[in-house]
Amino acid sequence: MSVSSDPAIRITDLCKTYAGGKRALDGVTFDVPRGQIFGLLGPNGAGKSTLINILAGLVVKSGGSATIWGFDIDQHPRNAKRSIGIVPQEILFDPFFTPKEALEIQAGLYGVPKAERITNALLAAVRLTDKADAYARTLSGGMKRRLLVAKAMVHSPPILVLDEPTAGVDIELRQQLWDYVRGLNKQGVTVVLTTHYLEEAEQLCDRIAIINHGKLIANEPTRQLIAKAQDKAVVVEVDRDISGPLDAPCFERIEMTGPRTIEITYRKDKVNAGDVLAALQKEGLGIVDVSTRDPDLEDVFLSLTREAAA
Ligand SMILES: Nc1ncnc2c1ncn2[C@@H]1O[C@H](COP(=O)(O)OP(=O)(O)OP(=O)(O)O)[C@@H](O)[C@H]1O
Repeated sequence: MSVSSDPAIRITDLCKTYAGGKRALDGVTFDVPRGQIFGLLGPNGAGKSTLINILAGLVVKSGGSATIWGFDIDQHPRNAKRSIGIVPQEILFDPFFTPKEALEIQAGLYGVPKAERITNALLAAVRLTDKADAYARTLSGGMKRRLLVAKAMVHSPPILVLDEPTAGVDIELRQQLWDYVRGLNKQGVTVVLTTHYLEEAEQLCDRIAIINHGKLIANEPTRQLIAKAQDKAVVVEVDRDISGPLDAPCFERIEMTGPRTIEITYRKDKVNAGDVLAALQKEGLGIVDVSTRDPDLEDVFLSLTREAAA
């Protein structure tokens, strides 16, 4: 049985090898604490969708275990499934159903009694009330996404999982979607999302796990993860056009952002901005302007995935 001290999701030594030998998950272990917005990040092909599809019961794992709201997905698949709502990456719809019908059918599939259905409230929450009776094929891409979120919530699950929910969605809609998701989270719904938008994860997530090549390489509160980043960048404007390549041992990465501007990344645990500027002056360049940039999640992500690949 589910007890309140159980994590929302517990994943233990989860493995998946697809037919053909591709090892998509290689012993992944982590908990999603209750009540959080949890980000699952990773480069393309890292194994995120595989993991979510195992939780959804769409992919059969090769090893390990997973519990959802305290229910083991093998031993209590029905209870596990009822505890989670999943918004898939792909938009899949029967074009001849209206949003209202789609939600009613979905509620029926979950065995939600008619009197307990929340179809109208869901339509209002995702701002589709005026489209309640329109055919799904007449909805815009953004409206379809919102309908998918509503479909995932018909059985009022305590956990909502969104797999790349904002890929190809414009900024305004993303903002609306996140407002809704934040609102659900305030009401106590645990949210798990996968995203490529690191900035989004940074703003939304309490905690972030990163997987790369099927392995977990980070799992920490967002702030702690960002604080760990050792890369820092300095943007320098110099007094002449830079013709040849520049290099110095204290440069971690260097990128020309204009004919006279350079962004140099350095390891703040090894050198400081003064060392970087001195190296430029040694090359005969005069410094006109300097600004520094603190590490963000993208830096953490890059350095962790680089380390994991090394
Ligand atoms: N049905 C399948 N058969 C064989 N290999 C698969 C199958 N599904 C996924 N893979 C492979 O498993 C690996 C992990 O894929 P997965 O879709 O889980 O990654 P992802 O992190 O979700 O990537 P993306 O962000 O691109 O969706 C990839 O190398 C992928 O090609």
